[in-house]
Amino acid sequence: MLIRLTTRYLKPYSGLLIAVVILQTIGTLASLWLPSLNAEIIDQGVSRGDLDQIWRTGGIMLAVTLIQVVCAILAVRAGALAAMGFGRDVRAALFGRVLSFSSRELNSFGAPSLITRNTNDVQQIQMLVVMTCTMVVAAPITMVGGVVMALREDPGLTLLLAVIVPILGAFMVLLVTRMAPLFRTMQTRIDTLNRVLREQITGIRVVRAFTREEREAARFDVANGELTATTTSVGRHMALMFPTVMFIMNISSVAVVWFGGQRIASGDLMVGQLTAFIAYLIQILMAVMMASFMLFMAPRAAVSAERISEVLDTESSVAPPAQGVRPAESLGRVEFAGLGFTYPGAEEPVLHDIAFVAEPGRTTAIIGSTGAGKTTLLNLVPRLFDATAGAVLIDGVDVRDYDPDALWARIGLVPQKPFLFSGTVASNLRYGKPDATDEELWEALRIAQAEDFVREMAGGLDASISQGGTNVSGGQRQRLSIARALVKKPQVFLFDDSFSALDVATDARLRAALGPVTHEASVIVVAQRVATIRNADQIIVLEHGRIVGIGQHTELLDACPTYAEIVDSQLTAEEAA
Ligand SMILES: Nc1ncnc2c1ncn2[C@@H]1O[C@H](COP(=O)(O)OP(=O)(O)OP(=O)(O)O)[C@@H](O)[C@H]1O
Repeated sequence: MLIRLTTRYLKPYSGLLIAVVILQTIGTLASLWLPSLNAEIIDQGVSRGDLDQIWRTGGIMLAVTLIQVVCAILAVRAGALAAMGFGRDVRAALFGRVLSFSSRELNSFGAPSLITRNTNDVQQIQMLVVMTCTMVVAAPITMVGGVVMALREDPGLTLLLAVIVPILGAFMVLLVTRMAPLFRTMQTRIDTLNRVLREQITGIRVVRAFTREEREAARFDVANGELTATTTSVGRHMALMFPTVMFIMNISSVAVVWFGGQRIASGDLMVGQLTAFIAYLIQILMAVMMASFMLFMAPRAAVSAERISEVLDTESSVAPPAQGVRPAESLGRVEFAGLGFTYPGAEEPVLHDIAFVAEPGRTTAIIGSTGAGKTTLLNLVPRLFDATAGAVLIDGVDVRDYDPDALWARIGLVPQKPFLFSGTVASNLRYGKPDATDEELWEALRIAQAEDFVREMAGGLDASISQGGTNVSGGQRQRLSIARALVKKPQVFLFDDSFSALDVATDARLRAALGPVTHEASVIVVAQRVATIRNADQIIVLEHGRIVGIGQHTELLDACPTYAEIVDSQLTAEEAA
């Protein structure tokens, strides 16, 4: 997964990666040369008092260092550019994929997990790419080159490396294998923490109203504690890593000085050569450590890559057709043809054999007890889900055959839970028609009975709206959301219980104002209140996902006991009031 993902998304940056390889090679070769030059200064310059040689070799060392520094800076820059670009592209791909998801996929991943995947998981791989760019060339060249240079200085001492490197390598591999499963747990626990936190922040008012702060704090503590435990465990392994590596390095240096000292005494080795040998030893061990460090980052990035690929490889269950239909003419006639729907994983269908037509210029109301399937029915029109039996047709074309943009352009949906984006009143109203004029916006607000309160808001159309529209009341949010659908001027209006937060008088005024603007569109209204729908041209009565009555108010009163019962219960309530 990791390799597939990185090769695919790093392809556009291959030029930068080649530059990294070249620069790293030059830089690493330069740093491998330095200890040897240093040895020459000590053995030939210092010991013989040859000042010229010291200046000459010192000058070469300075130039080599400069080359090494410049190469390192450029390599890190190129690597960072490639890694950041990679991160941006993966995030964009993930976001694009999530946008195409239907409610089914969104529910199955869950918003918090999708957010973690798009941020933290991408970052893990990005870090690995940065590390790889820094180390992938340098580590092997240093290891091989270091051994060659060390052999040049003293083949006998080089045998020590055959003992030290495997010890360090084995230790690092052991550590990495123990840490890999911890990383998997860590990503899931970050997901859980995000989920709990998000739920608590969104539901803070309910938490307060039910004085459940302590219980929620305890729930957060559990999630927080679990993440802390895993992270601490990772930290403990890391804490073990550095001192152990330093210990191995220092012991090795002592061994080299011990054996090297004896060889100097016997005249087989010079002081400068020993210094160079120690420098090579440290370079090699550092390379082994860095390579293992990469090994240790790789499992975490692999877990993240799996999580990202899972999203990227998930096909939306409402995939657009290969050749989407874009009919030139549009009337907005909506036909439900023998429609059935079962939620994923559910045993029973929530809609059975729904058949009726919503004609343009007419209002079709859907009423029924809660859980009867009204929202589900509306959601099948804009393909938030796809029907599992039968079809929804707009102007005779199955919604599944439409080009998605053409389909959505025809539909103005006002959801049951109206959602506004952070921005201004105007930016929210222009959501479906970016080029709408201010006059169009005011007209929509007038019809939606929102003109008065928007005029009173500081800034009017430019008044700010906070995320989710939490700085306006529930009823105001509903009206703004209705105005947003009106600005779009669609052929099919879907109002999902959109008048529920309005008082009876506002509800009546809004419906009266809607009449003239929706006379050419089909209007499908889901409502709980009989008063909202009693004048509809056609009322559909739903019960347990089945149509139990179709007709106008007076017809249904006689013909449909369920409808009569609903009317009866509401009238009694109103009369009682
Ligand atoms: N995402 C979902 N997954 C599984 N079942 C669901 C899902 N959404 C709704 N349901 C079930 O489908 C049935 C119909 O729900 P729906 O929201 O369509 O009812 P409704 O008539 O709009 O209710 P209300 O008037 O309360 O809004 C309910 O029994 C509900 O439990």
